Amino acid sequence: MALLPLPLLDYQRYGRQMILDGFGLSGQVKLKQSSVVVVGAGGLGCPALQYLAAAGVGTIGIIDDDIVELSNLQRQILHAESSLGIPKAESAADSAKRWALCKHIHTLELMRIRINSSIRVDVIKDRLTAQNALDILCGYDIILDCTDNAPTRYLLSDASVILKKPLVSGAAQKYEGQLVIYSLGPDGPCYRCLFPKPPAPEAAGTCEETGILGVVTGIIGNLQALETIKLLTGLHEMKPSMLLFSALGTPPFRSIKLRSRKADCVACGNKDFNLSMIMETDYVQVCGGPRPDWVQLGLANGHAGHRATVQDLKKLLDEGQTLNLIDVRPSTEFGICQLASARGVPLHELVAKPESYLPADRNTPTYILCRLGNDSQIAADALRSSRPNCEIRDVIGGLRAWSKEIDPNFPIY
Ligand SMILES: Nc1ncnc2c1ncn2[C@@H]1O[C@H](COP(=O)(O)OP(=O)(O)OP(=O)(O)O)[C@@H](O)[C@H]1O
Ligand SMILES: [Zn+2]
Repeated sequence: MALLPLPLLDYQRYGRQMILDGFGLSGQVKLKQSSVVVVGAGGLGCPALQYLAAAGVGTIGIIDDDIVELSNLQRQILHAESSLGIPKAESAADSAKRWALCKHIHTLELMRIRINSSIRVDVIKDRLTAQNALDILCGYDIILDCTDNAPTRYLLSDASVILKKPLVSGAAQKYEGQLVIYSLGPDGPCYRCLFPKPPAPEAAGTCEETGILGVVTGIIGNLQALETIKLLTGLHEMKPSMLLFSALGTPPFRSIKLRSRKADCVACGNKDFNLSMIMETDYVQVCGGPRPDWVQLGLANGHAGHRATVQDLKKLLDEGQTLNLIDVRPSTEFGICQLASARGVPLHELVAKPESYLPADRNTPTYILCRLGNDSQIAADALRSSRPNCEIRDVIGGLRAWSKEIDPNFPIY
């Protein structure tokens, strides 16, 4: 028998996909010879990595500079309780090479089995920046954007234009997700063609702020793996489109055809767009600077004297002082946990009619709480404009600080 193009056991391992029309032995060989890089080993990266590894993509790079936290485990399924505190790139790589929890048939003992020890996984525990992006990404055939912030999205798009590599980009928030392949073929648009202007920093919420259903990232991350496998094996139609997913929509999926790249796009429409330009661009500045630090903002606006610490609030509550204590979190969050004496008034309701939430007695102080101490400053500002010269204070650090510094039994979420 002539030399086989794949190791003997790979025929058994990948047989179920190799018998598919259009995939075949050549598809498997292509996967084995391919390399992809997954930027972000979080909610999207984990499911994408798991299927890429299982399908036999020969080389997988994993880039992430963060560590695993308890709040990640709800959706970042390659990380385990045992990986809390360790770098995500390391934890994901470990799982990609040995990720299945299997029942041992004789002893019913749970054991971890290394199911794809044959692939190569590069662990990159650095943050991807304009300085290192091209060097790191150039060694891979396809880039997966599994990150969660606008600066990195622009950076990855620019890098994919320069390197002429497809960028399989996923995004997910709340109950919704989006999937696009940028720089697809010679005419496919880049991220800047679709979104020439970055969002205002305050408009771009993180999962921590807006919430995310874990399975939504699972759906989009799996689709990223699927599109990547189609590209690598030649199964892709190569027509650019945007897939929109809404878990609560009927139907849940919609696909929009995308135009070719824009002739006047600053990145893909400019043949001089090159390495030196990307190095000069500060992506954080392009996206409007770092997200505002509301604590500093409050001080800058001269409200330093109008703020309270959680210790101040605790003292007043212990003394039994009459207090107008308002919690401005959304009602769903207020329903999760709340201080006994606080009344819940969502921020948008308070800002719409601040005068309705001020106490009848002008001498009763008003204290405003929220989750992290940001929204409470907006609320306090609105109340102060409605009734100046009254005691109106926002609580610095919000309920997160209350839990940390006053009552460890108050839930953090
Ligand atoms: N420029 C970057 N370089 C490397 N990793 C990045 C970069 N930008 C984002 N990431 C990573 O992408 C991942 C995004 O995943 P996801 O949004 O699910 O995670 P998260 O940041 O842990 O979420 P949360 O907002 O709940 O804390 C994160 O692990 C983050 O560290
Ligand atoms: Zn473009």
